[in-house]
Formats: sequence, structure tokens, C-alpha cells
Amino acid sequence: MPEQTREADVVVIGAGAVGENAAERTASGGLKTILVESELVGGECSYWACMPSKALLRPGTLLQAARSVQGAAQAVTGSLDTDAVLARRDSFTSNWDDSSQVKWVDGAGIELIRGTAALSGPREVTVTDDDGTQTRITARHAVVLATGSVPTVPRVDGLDAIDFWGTREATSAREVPESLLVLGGGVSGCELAQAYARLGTDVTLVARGDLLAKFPEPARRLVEAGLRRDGVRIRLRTASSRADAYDGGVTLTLTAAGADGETGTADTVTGAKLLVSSGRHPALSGLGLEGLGLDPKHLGVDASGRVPGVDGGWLYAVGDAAGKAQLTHQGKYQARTTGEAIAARAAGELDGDPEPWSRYASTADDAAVPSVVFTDPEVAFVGLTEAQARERGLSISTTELPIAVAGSSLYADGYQGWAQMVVDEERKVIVGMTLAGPGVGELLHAATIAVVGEVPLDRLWHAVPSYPTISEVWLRLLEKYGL
Ligand SMILES: Cc1cc2nc3c(=O)[nH]c(=O)nc-3n(C[C@H](O)[C@H](O)[C@H](O)COP(=O)(O)OP(=O)(O)OC[C@H]3O[C@@H](n4cnc5c(N)ncnc54)[C@H](O)[C@@H]3O)c2cc1C
Ligand SMILES: NC(=O)c1ccc[n+]([C@@H]2O[C@H](COP(=O)([O-])OP(=O)(O)OC[C@H]3O[C@@H](n4cnc5c(N)ncnc54)[C@H](O)[C@@H]3O)[C@@H](O)[C@H]2O)c1
Repeated sequence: MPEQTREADVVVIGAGAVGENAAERTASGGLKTILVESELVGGECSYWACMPSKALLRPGTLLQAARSVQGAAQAVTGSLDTDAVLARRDSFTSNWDDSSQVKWVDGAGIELIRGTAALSGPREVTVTDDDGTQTRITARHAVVLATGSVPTVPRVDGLDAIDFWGTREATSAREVPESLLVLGGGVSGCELAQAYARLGTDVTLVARGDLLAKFPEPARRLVEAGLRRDGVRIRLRTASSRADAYDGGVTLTLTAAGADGETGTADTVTGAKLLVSSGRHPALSGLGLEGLGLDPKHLGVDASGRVPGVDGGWLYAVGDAAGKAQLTHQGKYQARTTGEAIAARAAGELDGDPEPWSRYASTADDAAVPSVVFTDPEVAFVGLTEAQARERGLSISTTELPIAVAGSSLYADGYQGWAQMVVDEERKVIVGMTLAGPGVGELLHAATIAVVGEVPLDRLWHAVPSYPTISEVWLRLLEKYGL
């Protein structure tokens, strides 16, 4: 097999959004950086996840927003134009062409090598390209794993014989199926169920537990009602025991749990397509981690993204690969802190562990991760849930209320929303916030600032929300809390 050898200061494996950001930080820190990618530069988020899924959802959300305001509702009498929705989605994925991202990589002074990378020794990466040519790269300072995640396929009898969709196929589909079974009631399942329902697909969503199980119940119920309003049939607390090909489509055999938790009777549902959206796990197999004495199932990283147990501390992991939050923005944050930590260590400016909240530590990963579920209504969440806060031994109070302020009633006729604030009673600061309702995703950053900034409630009381915005829910929460 032909082989070349190269040297660099840093090798980043995986050019998703996260790998790109890590490479940009090490390159701008003066380190010669090689970025390796086996598929498209830009990764999952750009081509098969965030961007196409949000592009599929946005037209339906906008149409519903117009329909929920008298005066505008009369002007929108048609339905979504499916071809136009798909064409707009295609423009957001650049038709699955990564040339503009490659240009960005070049402009950032990063060298791109296409191929599949694996660790072949300490500080050594071997890249195999499509022709079988191998490039062995020695990394003087660091190797960063930014390899993302892969779908976790559930154990359902018969599934391996079915040509089912994963989220990649659902976000890149060229046609809208007549009917769709969605297996998994997490974020992807809920978002894609609604996107397809609004494009005219007859959707059945099967969840083994509740929808969006980690969120508080009133928020979940609002999303459930939104999906049902769009015609999605929802089967909660239902196990899928078997999948069979049926008349060009798929049949799932389901068993609902009885009210008393006992197994109920089995029935079947059918669909032209089956979307399996049952979670993802870090893409760490085949990377040669075992050869370094590491367990790819339990990598673990410190606050600077460094993998423990590696002599010389040259191995890092960021983004989905690191096994923390599977969110683009949080992965990019880790990439920034890790990239800066690598550059600082190489320059002798950082020794040992970084200080929490310094630019070399992703401290917010621990208790201040924001996320938005882009269903309609949306769920926006940051920090700790009530249960997580209690598990950490915090003495907390919760304040919750429906979102019913002048701004929300102007936003949509019959606006329905819900908000919850979790307060650490010892420090009198907000440690968690959930907002549910149309348009609340854009309110989340205020909550993130309050949590990260540990803003005392008696000071937060002076942050006056503009009238009449939905943000007045902050005032109502603080008043209900007792301020
Ligand atoms: C349907 C869906 C919707 C989502 N929506 C959102 C959203 O709205 N907001 C949000 O924040 N998050 C969202 N996410 C999560 C988000 O997509 C991920 O958190 C994000 O893509 C992770 O980025 P990453 O760079 O770590 O990994 P990836 O984007 O997966 O990039 C990893 C890259 O590494 C490459 N690679 C892997 N192994 C190798 C190897 N051995 N050699 C060379 N290259 C390799 C891969 O080809 C890939 O390009 C969504 C996920 C899904 C599935
Ligand atoms: N808006 C966003 O930020 C966004 C959107 C989509 C995905 N994502 C991220 O991508 C990741 C993957 O999304 P996802 O929805 O696949 O994962 P998820 O972990 O959010 O949900 C997976 C769901 O599948 C269910 N499940 C697992 N095994 C099952 C089985 N055998 N039968 C039935 N259900 C089963 C789980 O109970 C869970 O409800 C998530 O971590 C999420 O953070 C983010």
C-alpha cells in the first residue's frame, strides 16, 4: 500500500462543525493544523441534521404562526408547497456539496486531508484515502477526535431486514412519503414527525416512554398537543417488538404497557416508511483507541477536552465524540476551549488543569447547557431540571406558570405556553429554566446568561423586560417567586 509521511502540530479527525472550530482555534494559535474528513466538510449538522431539519420545519411553523393571528389567517388559505420547501432545504445543505466549507478551511490556514483516519501509535494518525493511499502523520502537540456520533439502532426483531430511514434519510429525502412510522420520541423523532405531518404525510410516532422525557411534564404536554393538532398519531409507553416488510411499506408490532404497568395486548401499525430515531452514540470505533489501552465506550474527557490516561496528554475529544451534550453549539464551545488550551499548552502558557470558567475550560458543560426543541410549540431549556438539581443535593425551589402576558397574546391568538424557573435557594440564583410555547427559542439566551452569570435574583429583578414582549414572563416568574 503506498504510504506518505507528514508532520503537523495538531491533527483534528473529523471536519464537522466541531472539528472545524477546533482546527480554526489551533491554527489561529500559530499551530500547523491538519484536518481529516472522510465524508463532507461540515459534517452531520450542515447536511443531515440541524440545518436540513430546521429548514423542513420553518415553513410549517411560519404558516401556523400566520394562521394563529386573526387578520393574517384570512390571507393564508393554502397549504405548504412541498417542492418549494424541499428546494429551500436543498439550498441550506448546499445540495450536499461542501466546496464553500472547503474554501473556508483553506482561508483559515488549515490543511485538509480527505480520507479515514485512525490512531496508529502515540501522537500518530494514519489516513487512508479512497484509493487506499495511506498518509502517516506525526502530531507534535495534539490529536483531537471530533468524529461525531452514529445512530443507535434498537433491538427490534426483523428490523435488520427492513430498508428503514435514519435521520439522514429523513432530512435528505427527495420525496414526501404518504405515511411514516417514527420510532423514538426524542428530539429528532418529535421534530421530524411534525415536519412530515405538516408536509402532508400521515405520521404515527411510537415512543417507548413519554415524548421528550427529560423535560417537565407541562412542556411535554404542549408539544404532544401540537403534534396531535397536526394529525400525528402518538403511541406513548409502547414497545416495538417486531418490524416486517409489508406491501412496499413496513409493519411494526406494538405492545402498549397497561395502566398498571403490566404488558398490554399487541397490535400493529403500518407506514410507507419507517424512521428510526432512537438516539446516537459517540463515533469512536475503528479509531485504534484500544491500541492505546483506552475503552472507546468510556472515553471521558476533562474540562479542556483532554482524554485521561494517555501518556503526555496529547489526545483530546470534542463534540458528539466526547460523549457529553449532543448539540452543535455546545460542541463548538468545547472546540473553542480545547483549541485554545492546546495552543496555550504548546506555547507554555498553560500547565496542568485550566481554571474553571477560563477560556481553556468548557465549564458550562457541567450545568449550563442550552437546547431548543424546534417543534411548534418549541421547548427551550438551560441548566438543570428540577430532578437533576435535587440529585446534585441542591436546596431548590421551583416557580412555574403559564405564559400569559400581553406579548404572548399579541404574538398569537390563544397563545399557550409554560415556564419554569429552578432556583438554588442557598445562592438565590437560577440554576434551570424551561420555556415552552411558540417562539420561545429566541428567549432562551437571557436564561442562559442568568444561569452562567449566576445573576442574583434581587439584581435580576432590575432587568426590566420590554413591553409588550413575551419576555415579560421573566417579571411574572420573579413576582410569583416573591420579589
Ligand atoms: C436530525 C438531527 C437534528 C439535529 N438538530 C440539531 C439542532 O437543531 N441544534 C443542535 O445544536 N444540534 C442538533 N443536532 C445535533 C448535532 O447535529 C450534533 O451535535 C453535531 O452535528 C455534532 O457535531 P460534531 O462535529 O461533533 O460531529 P459531526 O457533525 O458528526 O462531524 C463528525 C465528522 O467526522 C467525520 N469522521 C468520523 N470518523 C472519521 C474518521 N475516522 N476519519 C475522518 N473523518 C471522520 C464524519 O464524516 C463527520 O463529518 C441534531 C442531530 C440530528 C440527528
Ligand atoms: N433541536 C435540537 O437541538 C436537536 C434536534 C434533533 C436531535 N438533536 C440531538 O441529537 C441527538 C440524537 O437525537 P435523537 O432524537 O435520536 O435522540 P434522543 O436521545 O433525543 O431520543 C431518542 C429516543 O428514542 C427512544 N428509544 C431508544 N431506544 C428505543 C427503542 N428500542 N424503542 C423505542 N424508542 C427508543 C428513547 O427513549 C428516546 O426518547 C440528541 O442527543 C439531541 O440532543 C438535537
